[in-house]
Amino acid sequence: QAHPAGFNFGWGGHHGGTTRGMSFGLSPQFYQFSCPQANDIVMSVLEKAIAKDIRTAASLLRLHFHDCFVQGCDASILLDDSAAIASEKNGGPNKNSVRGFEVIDKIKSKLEQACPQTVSCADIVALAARGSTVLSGGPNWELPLGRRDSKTASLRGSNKNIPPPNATIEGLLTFFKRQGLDEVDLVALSGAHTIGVAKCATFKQRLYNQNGNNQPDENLDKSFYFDLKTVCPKSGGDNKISPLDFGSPRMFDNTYYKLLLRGKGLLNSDEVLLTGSVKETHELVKKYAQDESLFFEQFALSMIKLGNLRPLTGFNGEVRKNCRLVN
Ligand code: HEM
Ligand SMILES: [Ca+2]
Ligand SMILES: [Ca+2]
Repeated sequence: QAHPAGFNFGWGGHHGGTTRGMSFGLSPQFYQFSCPQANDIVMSVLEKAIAKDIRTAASLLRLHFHDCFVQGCDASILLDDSAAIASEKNGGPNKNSVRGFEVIDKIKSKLEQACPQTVSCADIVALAARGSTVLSGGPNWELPLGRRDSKTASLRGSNKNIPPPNATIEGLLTFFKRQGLDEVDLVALSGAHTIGVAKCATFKQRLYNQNGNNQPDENLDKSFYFDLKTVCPKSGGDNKISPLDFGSPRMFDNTYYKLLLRGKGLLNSDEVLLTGSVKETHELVKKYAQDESLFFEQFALSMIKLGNLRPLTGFNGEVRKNCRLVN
């Protein structure tokens, strides 16, 4: 289908505007007429998938982040390897780590039955991230829609643009600012670590050799440190997992920030929000630890910003029939 599915675009093509000059924005009503049941279908698949495996909620939330930080929110992360595509799934931050592709496939196939070639894979990923947040007890928000799917992927981008778990606060801010996100977005979006897990390999350095001196990170709470060593030995065990928020690993709440204040954040990238050299992020951690509704409000705002990163709209990109393949 040649035309974008939405209705409320200043559809200004007849007034001599170029595609580039036209105002194809995202809009929460994008599928209002073309597929009004889109979100209901997403939610019903999510409910079943999350009931079967609670971690699915966390994995889908992370999938949206890893999509949007590489070429924007265009479902580039969903493309499999092929002659023309070097899949982002093989990027360092994604390989054996990013999950949830089968759930996206399931949603896509139901949507193709209900509204053929209408709902993009990029919008499905965004809807799944919001739905996962809501079903975990987190905030809801009006989600702008109308993203289209890329015909390309960037393996290089997936290796270059996604911050590593041992990043310093300056490093994290550099990665976020490159995407147009700021300190407030960094601290609020890191709150996604209120659900889900991380592998031993991603926090091992903190336990055994934080500064190249064979010593643990001195900011780690001692009893938490001893607990982590039992899951994550100095040698081996790289794939063993530990919750990012052991206080309430399945619940989207502000416990993540409360644990940070007690030296019980799992990743270095979590810890440095409170103890790094940027004062502003310390204050934000304290605020969100104290006031869950303030965290929820800011998380929703920052998720909208994340979801608006360089979308393909209008006649750019396509609506894939199969999220793993270009049409
Ligand atoms: C600030 C920089 C960030 C870093 C360095 C980071 C790093 C990581 C790492 C290393 C893991 C564990 C992966 C594994 O062991 O396989 C993880 C998991 C996770 N991340 Fe982040 N992350 C960041 C920001 C975010 C953002 C912005 C979101 C979403 C808005 C997010 C959502 C998640 C979730 C939900 C999980 C758990 C996934 C699961 O259980 O499958 N992270 N993150
Ligand atoms: Ca992308
Ligand atoms: Ca939690």
